[in-house]
Amino acid sequence: KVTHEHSEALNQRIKEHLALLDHSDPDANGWEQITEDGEMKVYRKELVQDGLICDPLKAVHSVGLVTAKEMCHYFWFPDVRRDWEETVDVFDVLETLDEATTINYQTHKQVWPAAQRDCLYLSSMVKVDNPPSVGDKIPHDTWIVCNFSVDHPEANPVSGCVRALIEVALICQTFITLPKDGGPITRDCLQCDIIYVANVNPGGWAPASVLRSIYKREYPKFLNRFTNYVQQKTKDLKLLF
Ligand SMILES: Cc1cccc(-c2n[nH]cc2-c2ccc(F)c(-c3ccc(S(=O)(=O)CCO)cc3)c2)n1
Repeated sequence: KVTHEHSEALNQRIKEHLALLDHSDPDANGWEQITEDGEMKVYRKELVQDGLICDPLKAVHSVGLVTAKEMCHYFWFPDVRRDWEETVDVFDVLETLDEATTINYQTHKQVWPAAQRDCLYLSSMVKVDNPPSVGDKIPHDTWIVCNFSVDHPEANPVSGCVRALIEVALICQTFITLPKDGGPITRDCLQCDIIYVANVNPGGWAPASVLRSIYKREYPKFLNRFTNYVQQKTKDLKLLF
């Protein structure tokens, strides 16, 4: 398998993120639940680094009708980013490192009174071969998308933007309930469990109250919008494992 200059960093981050799969009680180790919407629960930790609000965010969700590979594909696939991302203005793929790894540059809509933010990050979709199995549920497959900040010589930053630093992971697992009548597996047999984590360092001053209210409002909205998007996009397609 051809590696690239960020392969080591990527594998290290995947290992760290997979530790989340131990389904340790999210209410434990300092996570505070900030919202709940049906199956979706959103948690945060209060973390200030160098005077900046860097609250880690974790969301757990479970959606029907889609597989883990479909969920991760539409989260990673650059061509459909604008279909579901509503806080992104400029979005460019600077480099394609392999068939599932790109380096992207994007700017986010400004949120007054903070300066506009941009991100320069590696985005990679990886199948997890031997995930830590938890409890009695055996996943059919496990996929992860990792987005983390990197440098790139060709980034042509939009002037006035403050560079945000991100460490994001979307981990998805497909659970299949075989049909009673021994028939083929259809979308009704699928349940996709999702863990989404986002560590966003805003990179510069932003009022704590504004940031915390954005996170509380924007993450649940984004996760609902994104999961609905994937269910709609795949409903008439063959199941992708
Ligand atoms: C969906 C959402 C949640 C929380 C904040 C906002 C937001 N509103 N206005 C500016 C931002 C903003 C600022 C900096 C960022 F790094 C990201 C950011 C958020 C998510 C991701 S991702 O990797 O999950 C999805 C790829 O865009 C990357 C960057 C978003 N949008």
